[in-house]
Amino acid sequence: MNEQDLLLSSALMADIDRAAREELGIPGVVLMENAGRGAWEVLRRVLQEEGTTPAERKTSPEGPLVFCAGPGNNGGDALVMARWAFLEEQFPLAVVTSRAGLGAAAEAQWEILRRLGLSRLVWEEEPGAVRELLGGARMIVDGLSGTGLSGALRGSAAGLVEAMNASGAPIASVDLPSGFRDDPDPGDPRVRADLTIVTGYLKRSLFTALGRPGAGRIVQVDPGFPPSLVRAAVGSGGSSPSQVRLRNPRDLTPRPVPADAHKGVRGKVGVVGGAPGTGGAPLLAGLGALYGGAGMVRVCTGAAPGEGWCDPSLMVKADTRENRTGILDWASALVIGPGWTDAGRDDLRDLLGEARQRSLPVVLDAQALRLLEPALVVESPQVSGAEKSGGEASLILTPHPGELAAMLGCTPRDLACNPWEALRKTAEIYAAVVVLKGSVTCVADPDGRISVFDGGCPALATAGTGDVLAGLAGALCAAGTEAAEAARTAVALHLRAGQRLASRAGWFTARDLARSLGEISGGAP
Ligand SMILES: NC(=O)C1=CN([C@@H]2O[C@H](COP(=O)(O)OP(=O)(O)OC[C@H]3O[C@@H](n4cnc5c(N)ncnc54)[C@H](O)[C@@H]3O)[C@@H](O)[C@H]2O)[C@@H](O)CC1
Ligand SMILES: [K+]
Repeated sequence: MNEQDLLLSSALMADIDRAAREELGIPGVVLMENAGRGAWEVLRRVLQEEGTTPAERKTSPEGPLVFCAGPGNNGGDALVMARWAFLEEQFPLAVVTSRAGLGAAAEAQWEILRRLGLSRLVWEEEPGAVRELLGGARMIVDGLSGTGLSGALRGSAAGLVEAMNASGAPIASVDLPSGFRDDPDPGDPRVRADLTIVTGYLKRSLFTALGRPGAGRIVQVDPGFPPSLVRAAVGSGGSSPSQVRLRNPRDLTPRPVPADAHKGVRGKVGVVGGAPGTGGAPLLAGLGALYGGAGMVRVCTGAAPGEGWCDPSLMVKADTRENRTGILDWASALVIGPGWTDAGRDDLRDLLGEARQRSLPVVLDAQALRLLEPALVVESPQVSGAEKSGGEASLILTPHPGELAAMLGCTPRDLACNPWEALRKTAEIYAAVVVLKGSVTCVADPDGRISVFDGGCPALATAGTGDVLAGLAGALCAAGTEAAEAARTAVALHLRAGQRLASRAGWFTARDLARSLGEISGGAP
């Protein structure tokens, strides 16, 4: 499937589904058959070839596959899966529906199963029997709702979701874990899946901080949507502005460094940050820059001499006016903010203004983000110049959800539910590349495109790893990589370094991470 890395809203996916049927004349039953059969093949592989269930849930190897079908086409997909499972004659299976009955398309699928000799349980009529069935399932297939859900799941479907989650059996959701929607509320009833078999394009709600933990492993199948439809829909904006794409961290690598490079060619990174008690942060940013490939790193720190000292390769100076000017004149990229707890808005205004007068790419992190306001960027001469010439932004912001929420006057919870518009807006307001850090990390360009990096690595959730990321982004900018590409590459390398180190060493510290980064960035085998 082409364009399979695009992340769409459910609303846009539903538009494409409609256009495939109504404009191109592809019968819905054909799409449903393709989707259901493809999804069954994925599930069979999971059940048999890999010999594992998707998660460490209690599974009953001899138990049935229990297909829970809602009234819409999502239920229809699940019933097509049930038919293909039935035809293989080696899986005991059961079907659960609700009293409200099935819509026409799902009903047609159920009718085939009925004639094949299957019976079904109705949730509202026999809740005890359904709970027992779910508890003894080898796998539950969740087809209660997909892109057609409007509002939070209501009524008896919410109760069935609760029973599925409580069963302890592994759950494979069709298209979306039921209950997922574009604008969710954290309290919504929703299935917690171990495997999500997406029919067609990936949905954005799977890759939010709220959604991702409940989606499990994500696999895509292609029901046969022509890619021209999705291109037209995304190109026209449709009901979901801005392009959001899933990126594979392995596709992003730093620029090769020529064999005869000297340390000046590899880039000079200046870091300004630190205060008494938070002296480690700017040094970790410095290490991130060094292990990310920078030739030289200078740190201007407000911390006490020697505080947080971690590597003699770093050139560390006190944060005085003279040293700030020195670093501005020397560096090829600047990182401002790690541990900068004593700084005020004037400090940031002056530094940012001077850096941008010198056309230095700037990474703002941590305390610098707390001090940032749009006027500081808009006043800055380089931004207006870049805007006039249509040039690239050379400002990178690296907030975590708390920092971005404070910048926007919303809550981290809002961002966890639906970060897309907030990210796009922030990138536009600040004419900056915005990196929203988390178990899923998103990088927004000022032009509205968003790159998403999946692959949560809990070991990365430790003090100082964000400082290392900021330093790394600075190093890539200092080596001449354009800001958006530098930010995306930094996120990719950082994630890969964390995953590699976690697989070898388990938990680690930010300093260990910087070293692992050196292996990944420097191309060690
Ligand atoms: N053309 C097709 O037949 C295709 C359908 N597909 C599947 O179809 C799904 C979309 O199907 P639909 O648009 O029929 O809708 P869904 O099956 O996603 O779910 C909506 C159904 O749930 C009910 N519902 C809506 N809001 C509710 C609420 N708040 N509480 C309780 N019940 C609610 C409605 O009765 C509706 O029928 C996709 O997610 C995908 O699984 C895809 O597989 C591709 C092809
Ligand atoms: K579902």
